[in-house]
Amino acid sequence: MTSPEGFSIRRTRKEDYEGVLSTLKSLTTVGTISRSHFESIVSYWDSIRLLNARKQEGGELGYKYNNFVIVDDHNGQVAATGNIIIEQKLIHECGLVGHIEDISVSEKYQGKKLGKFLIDKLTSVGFANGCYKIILDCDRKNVKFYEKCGYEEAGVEMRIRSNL
Ligand SMILES: CC(=O)SCCNC(=O)CCNC(=O)[C@H](O)C(C)(C)COP(=O)(O)OP(=O)(O)OC[C@H]1O[C@@H](n2cnc3c(N)ncnc32)[C@H](O)[C@@H]1OP(=O)(O)O
Repeated sequence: MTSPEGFSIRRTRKEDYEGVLSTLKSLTTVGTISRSHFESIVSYWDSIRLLNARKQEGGELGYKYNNFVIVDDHNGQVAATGNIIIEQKLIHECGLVGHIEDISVSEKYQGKKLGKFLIDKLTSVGFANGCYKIILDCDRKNVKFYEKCGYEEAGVEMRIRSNL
């Protein structure tokens, strides 16, 4: 998979603190997160390996948390970010399911095919790690976007929110 001209994609690093937090503002309220808290979460994401991760799976494979950034090579800015979390199940012969979460393209970079590139990348990471399916929740307004990324509507989202 080749990156769009002038952009690169990689796992999120501690140095992406400002870029990731400002990019996520296109998605929702982020709140106040200190640099050290962000860095400890990145370390946590990097520390949790899949149960059956093989030693030879270096690089991008073998992680439960797969938060990626797309970076603008011209100025080093984070243009997009998103995660695929890989769940170890018992059903389907101890299968793996990928959950795509927190997809966000910075406003100034929207409409340049970066969102699709990010979803294609996260999807390929999920399948390369052995997921038998990949799922996500989204607003109705984003259904067409995900259909263009090869996803189809399935099931109904239910939720309950904490009162705290
Ligand atoms: C699981 C989750 O996290 S859901 C949350 C998704 N995130 C958000 O809603 C945050 C705010 N929005 C964004 O970050 C972005 O606009 C995204 C992620 C929805 C789309 O990313 P972009 O980079 O702008 O889209 P991209 O340029 O890759 O579009 C790919 C195709 O989808 C289409 N598309 C993109 N968004 C939409 C939309 N909302 N409705 C219909 N079509 C769309 C584009 O027109 C393009 O079509 P084409 O290939 O025929 O030209």
